[in-house]
Amino acid sequence: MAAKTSRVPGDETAAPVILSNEPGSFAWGVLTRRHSALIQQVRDAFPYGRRQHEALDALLDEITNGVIEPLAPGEHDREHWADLGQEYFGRLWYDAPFLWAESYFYRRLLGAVGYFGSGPWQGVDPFAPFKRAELRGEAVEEELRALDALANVPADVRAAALIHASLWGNRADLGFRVSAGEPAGGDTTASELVADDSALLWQLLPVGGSSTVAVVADNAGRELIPDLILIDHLLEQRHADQVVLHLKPYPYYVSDAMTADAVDCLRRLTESPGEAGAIGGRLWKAMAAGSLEVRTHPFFCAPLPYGEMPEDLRGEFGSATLTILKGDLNYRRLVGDRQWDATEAFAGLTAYFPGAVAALRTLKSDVVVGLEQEALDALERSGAAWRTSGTHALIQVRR
Ligand SMILES: O=P(O)(O)OC[C@@]1(O)O[C@H](CO)[C@@H](O)[C@@H]1O
Repeated sequence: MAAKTSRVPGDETAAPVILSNEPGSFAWGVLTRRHSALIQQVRDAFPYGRRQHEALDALLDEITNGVIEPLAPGEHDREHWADLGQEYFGRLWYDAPFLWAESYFYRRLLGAVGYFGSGPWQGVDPFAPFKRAELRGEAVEEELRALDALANVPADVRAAALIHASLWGNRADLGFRVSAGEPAGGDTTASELVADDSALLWQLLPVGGSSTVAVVADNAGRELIPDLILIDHLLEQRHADQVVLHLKPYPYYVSDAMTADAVDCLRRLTESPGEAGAIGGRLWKAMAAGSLEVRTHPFFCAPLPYGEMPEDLRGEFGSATLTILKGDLNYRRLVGDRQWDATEAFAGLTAYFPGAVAALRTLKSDVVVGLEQEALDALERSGAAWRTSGTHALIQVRR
């Protein structure tokens, strides 16, 4: 295992940044297949006008045959994106860092459908129909019903069940379902934890410890519902006095949660019978009382590692007892979207983070660190696509 030295992602000794230009690689598949499929899905989900169809055609053509174009003059964040990656304009999409290319793709998709414009499609979330369908689906219904069985179990058993629900909820990521042949979440059999620091997580949040917990959300719907249920448990069992839920300021990576999605999830809970309804009611009150707060920050949609977070967020996470980062993308940004050796120490790579941090993530991209050599060898021997198929997950904590 690599030495436990502190390494800020981005330093010159860091592993190479992941690009998407290796045919057959996971990143290449996202850019070649997932993004074009997504353009089609969004196009089919709305009665867009000619202008949007033409803009979507142009975007599809650009990502397939063209080079990366800057935002048009007059776009509110043209300068911002030029600062973030002027050097990639004019290059093939595949040759930009994977993290940057994906992020910029979502920004361009929103632009194409008029999300940021001043017209009638301003603020219309192109992913809302998919999120809505998921929230109303049978899977969520079943998961909410199953909560009744947890109502009277001992707190530690409930805690373990709820943290796993929040963790595996990350597998149900709508972006992940865009490409055919990828698991849809909840239906794989080889599910396994490749690292489990959950004992340390609970140690950091002793009952009655007046803790503040920051939860950086990932996907809406089937992921955010169990996240909210876990948050209720933290507050109800006094593992935390206050929880701040950080959400995306605009649509991102298909199903990422914004304030509107959190409201939809809370409403879904409050309208449910039994334990789910009780949890929803408590969370609704917690919002009014301030023990649960929601916040957004533009950094959550930036193509940057957390090592480059702005001062205000640094202060925010630094004052929390624990920051819980949900999901694959947050993990890539936490440790750096690089070709790390999987045995590189998690503690070393996250030493820059301003306070204790926990990653709860199913594995849906190549990046993984903090594994024991023996476990890694066994995974590699299995021949399965364990890094990218969402069949495996991890809970990693750095105090
Ligand atoms: O952050 P999330 O929702 O867990 O995952 C985001 C994700 O689906 O998007 C990328 C591909 O587009 C992958 O890195 C990752 O699997």
